[in-house]
Amino acid sequence: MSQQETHGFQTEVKQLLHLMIHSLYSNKEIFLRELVSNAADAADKLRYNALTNDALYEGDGDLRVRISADKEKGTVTIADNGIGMTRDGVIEHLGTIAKSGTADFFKSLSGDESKDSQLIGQFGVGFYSSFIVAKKVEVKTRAAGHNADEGVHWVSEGEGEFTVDNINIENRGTEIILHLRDDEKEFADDFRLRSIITKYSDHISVPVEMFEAGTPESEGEDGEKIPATEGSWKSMNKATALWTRSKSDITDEEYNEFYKHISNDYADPLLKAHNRVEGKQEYTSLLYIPAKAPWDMFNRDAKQGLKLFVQRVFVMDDAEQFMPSYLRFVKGLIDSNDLPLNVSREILQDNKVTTALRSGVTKRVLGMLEKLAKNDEEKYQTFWAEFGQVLKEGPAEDFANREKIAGLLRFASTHTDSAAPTVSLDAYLERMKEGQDKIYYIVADSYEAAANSPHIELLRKKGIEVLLMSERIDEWLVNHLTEFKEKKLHSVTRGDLELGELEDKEEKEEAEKLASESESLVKRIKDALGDKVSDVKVTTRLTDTPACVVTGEGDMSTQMIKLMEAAGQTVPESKPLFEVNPNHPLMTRLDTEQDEQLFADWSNLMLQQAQLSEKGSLADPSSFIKLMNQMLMAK
Ligand SMILES: Nc1ncnc2c1ncn2[C@@H]1O[C@H](COP(=O)(O)OP(=O)(O)OP(=O)(O)O)[C@@H](O)[C@H]1O
Repeated sequence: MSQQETHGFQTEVKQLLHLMIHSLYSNKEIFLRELVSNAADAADKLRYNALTNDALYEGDGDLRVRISADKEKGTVTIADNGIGMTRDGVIEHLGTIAKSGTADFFKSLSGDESKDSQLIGQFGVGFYSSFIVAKKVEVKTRAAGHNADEGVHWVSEGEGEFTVDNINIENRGTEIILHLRDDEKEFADDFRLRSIITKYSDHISVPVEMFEAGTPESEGEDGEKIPATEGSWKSMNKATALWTRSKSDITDEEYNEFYKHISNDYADPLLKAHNRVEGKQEYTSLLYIPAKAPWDMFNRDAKQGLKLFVQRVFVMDDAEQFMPSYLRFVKGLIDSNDLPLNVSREILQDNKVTTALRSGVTKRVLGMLEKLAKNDEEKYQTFWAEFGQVLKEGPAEDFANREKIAGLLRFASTHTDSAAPTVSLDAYLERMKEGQDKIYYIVADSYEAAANSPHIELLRKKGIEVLLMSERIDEWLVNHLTEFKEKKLHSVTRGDLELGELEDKEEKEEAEKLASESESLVKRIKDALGDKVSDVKVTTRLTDTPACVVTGEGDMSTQMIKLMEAAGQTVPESKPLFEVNPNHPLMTRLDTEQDEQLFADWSNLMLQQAQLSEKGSLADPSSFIKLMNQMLMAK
């Protein structure tokens, strides 16, 4: 009895199909890569499941993918004898997109086809890429270990819905039949298919086969009979796991194709590292750094981690235990000889081998980045632009490698006076002035706010470099990265500037003199401001600005307060330290103000100005404006 049902595609699938057909036309042949990739994955999954249940092989353990075409009918068929799918599996997998954040991804598309096609490439279109060339797609599949009458027939024309029906299928596995669009019939050409498959399948670890026709009996040159040969399936690829081959035998193209197979990316990777490790732990790792950040790098539920193999058998995707979160952009695989084949995610969690492997591959990635930074600064900059923000999570997450990670960071700085983050901490150390024992930095809302901050006036004048930080993650970073190569990182908006030996004797004496001369002014301001400030001091850092606020040594920095407020947390109230610059004409004028009410108004105005400049906003902007207007109108 027919059990035909019609289902609608998930909204995102409809969007994907529409976009894909319109934007991937210049890269049509990728459908073969996707389908062969899925077929190879299905073989991997079967092999893994059969470890504990040999019966799944149903007497046929020679896993392979077969590709054939029928020119007359205009069809291409990709058939595997892998794990197959049940009816529920088919409905679940071939009608929805399981990636989290998919809806947001579609919202972020611009409508500009060329831009969107790049994004779609990163997103990975998978099975749905069939519709780039096919006007109708049929899937016939039967899951391993199920009866022949549990086969499923899925059909769709890619326009909003698909049908599923039950059919009889003798052999387990999946067959995908593409009915090519009239203008895509070239893909049913044997020669064309062969050339694409050779290109896309060399790295695949199961044989990808095409049928080679037999030859009829013929006569040789000397009249002898050459017997007829039968046609047979011939493997088009080497069909050995790429990472088990020796590096010198693997071409860049093969490495790149393999990357695309495991990453969903259509572009070549930026870097790769392939290593076999022997000794206490035996494993092979093949790691790649993509050229572009994935669309879901900041999506907390996004899948991350490496593909895990144990003794060449695929065990799981997205084994996140092998890569720290700040390196979540790394793609690749690890093949261990020491883990048990039946390893589960739970076992991986808490396992000595995992810890050793994780530490090994982490070092490998950091080493690879160090090498790139040293040898090719320009390429390193492209890496930094894509992944710098994520790497900045490193010092907080990975204490042991903190210094190594710190060496990889890049910042904007007063030395280059450009927003481009090109300055490393090592370069900063090299440029340090004699007697300087701190790395000065400022964190602000934007590069401009940092570069123009009054807090760095004096340092600028003295030619002391200040790192200008303005990414959201920066405050978090400097909270965990307090020193580099024994030099402390010091915020210029916090406590004392602590110039140490950078201040010469004369300057010190002058500062002390100024402070003592200004004692009465400072006291008057303090009285006028009352409990709005924690203290008032003569500044150690201003030259062109009348006043600024700084954060007390033990207090939370302005940027941290902002981060916490943005996250909806209540922040303990802390009062600013108000620093005044008695040399500034406004302060000189204030000093001579006899009217105490006016003096208090001026002091309040200065304080609010300083707070505005530090925080970019005020708790009560209207009363600030009112006060300012009142002062402007005063004669
Ligand atoms: N040949 C096949 N055999 C068995 N299952 C398959 C096959 N092709 C697809 N599937 C199932 O359909 C799912 C969806 O495939 P699709 O190619 O769309 O995405 P994916 O492979 O999961 O993800 P991605 O393409 O992003 O790696 C697969 O995860 C798998 O469960």
